[in-house]
Amino acid sequence: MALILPARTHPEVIVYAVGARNLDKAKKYAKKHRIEKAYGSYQELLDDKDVDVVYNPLPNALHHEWTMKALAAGKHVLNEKPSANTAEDTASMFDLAEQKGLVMMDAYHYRFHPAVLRVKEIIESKTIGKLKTVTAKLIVPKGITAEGDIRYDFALGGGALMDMGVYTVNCIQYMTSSRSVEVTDATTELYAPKNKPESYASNIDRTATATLTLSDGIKGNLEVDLARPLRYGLIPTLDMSFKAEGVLGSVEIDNYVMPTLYHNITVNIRGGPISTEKVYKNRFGEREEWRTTYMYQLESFVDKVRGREPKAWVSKEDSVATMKCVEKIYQKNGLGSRPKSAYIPV
Ligand SMILES: NC(=O)C1=CN([C@@H]2O[C@H](COP(=O)(O)OP(=O)(O)OC[C@H]3O[C@@H](n4cnc5c(N)ncnc54)[C@H](OP(=O)(O)O)[C@@H]3O)[C@@H](O)[C@H]2O)C=CC1
Ligand SMILES: O=C1OC[C@@H](O)[C@H](O)[C@H]1O
Repeated sequence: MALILPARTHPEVIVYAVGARNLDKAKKYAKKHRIEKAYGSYQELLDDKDVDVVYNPLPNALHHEWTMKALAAGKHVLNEKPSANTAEDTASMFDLAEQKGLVMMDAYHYRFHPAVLRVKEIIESKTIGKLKTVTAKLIVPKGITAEGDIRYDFALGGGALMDMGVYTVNCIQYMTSSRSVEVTDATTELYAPKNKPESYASNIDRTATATLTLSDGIKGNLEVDLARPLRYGLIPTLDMSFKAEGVLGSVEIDNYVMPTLYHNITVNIRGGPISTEKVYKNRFGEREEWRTTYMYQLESFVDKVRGREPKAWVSKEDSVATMKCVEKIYQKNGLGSRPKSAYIPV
C-alpha cells in the first residue's frame, strides 16, 4: 500500500527486489507483485548493487539496525514511522545519511497530502488568529489490531504511542511549527490480551493521552487508542481528526491521516460563517481524488533523490523532535522508552 501501488504510478520508480527472512516467502511476494528479485535475507538485498533506495517497513525496534545497514551500503532510505525506538537512535540514522550524502526520510505520509498542507496554510495565514490549543486524535475500533500483532510487543517497539501516537505528536508539532514540547500530563490504559497467563504484566500502552505545552504557550492534546471498545458493544469508533483553535476561531480536518479516503476541512470564525472545503489538487493543479498520501510521499522522495525541490518534506529535526516528545510522554506515564537499539555500526 505504501510503496508498490505508488511505484506503479511513478515513471522513475521500479520495485526491483524484495527481501524477507525466508526465501520462499520472498519469492511468493515477488511473484504476487511482479518483482524481479527475491532475497532470503535483508543483507543480500543490501548487497545488490542495482538497488538504489531501500524502503524499511520492519517492526519499529528493527528500523535503526536495518536503516543504518542500508545507509552503510550506500542506499537512500525511506524508513517507516516511528523513526526508531528512541530519539538518539533516530538522530544517528540521519547523521549517517548526511555523512554519506544520502537521502533518508521517515514515512510520515500524511504530511504530503494537499489537504494537510492546506490546513497548515490556513493556520499560518492567521485566519483563525493566534493559536491557543491544538488537538490530534487517532482512535481505531477494537478488532483492527489483532492479538499477537507487533504493536503489542514491547521488544519490537510496540505500543499505541509508538504506532499511532507518533502521527498525533508529529502533526501537533508540524501544525504549530513547534519542535520543543513539555509534557504536562499523560495517561495510559494497558493492553490486556484475552487469554493472559496470571503472571502476565503488560507494559504496552493500548491507549495514550497527553497534554503538551508547545512554543508560545500553545496547548496540545493528543489521544490514541489501538482498540477502542465498541460503544454499547455495537458501534465502532474511528477518530482521525485534528483541530486548531485560535483567538478568532478554529480549523478542523476530520481525517488528517488518510485524507484520500474522505475528509472535510471546516473553518469556523467566531461570529462569521462556517466554511468547509475538500482539497485533493496536486502540485500541478490537477484534481486527482484517488491520489494517496503514499503517492505524494514517493513523489517528494524521488524529487529529493533526483536533486529536485520536493513539494513537502519531513526533516531530521521533525523526526527527532517527535521521538523526543514520545519519550517524554512515556516518561510521564511511567511506561518508559522502548529499548535503545542494540545494533552497533561496524
Ligand atoms: N505508513 C503506514 O501507513 C503504515 C506504517 N506501518 C509501519 O510499518 C512497520 C511494519 O508494520 P506492519 O507492516 O504492520 O508489520 P508486519 O508485522 O505486518 O510486518 C513486519 C515485517 O517485518 C519482518 N520482521 C523482521 N523481524 C521480525 C520480527 N522479529 N517479528 C515480526 N516481523 C519481523 C517480517 O518480514 P519477513 O518475515 O518477510 O522478513 C514482517 O512481515 C511499522 O514500523 C509500522 O509502524 C504499518 C502500517 C501502516
Ligand atoms: O501507520 C499506521 O497507520 C495506520 C494504522 O492503522 C497503523 O496501525 C499504523 O501502523
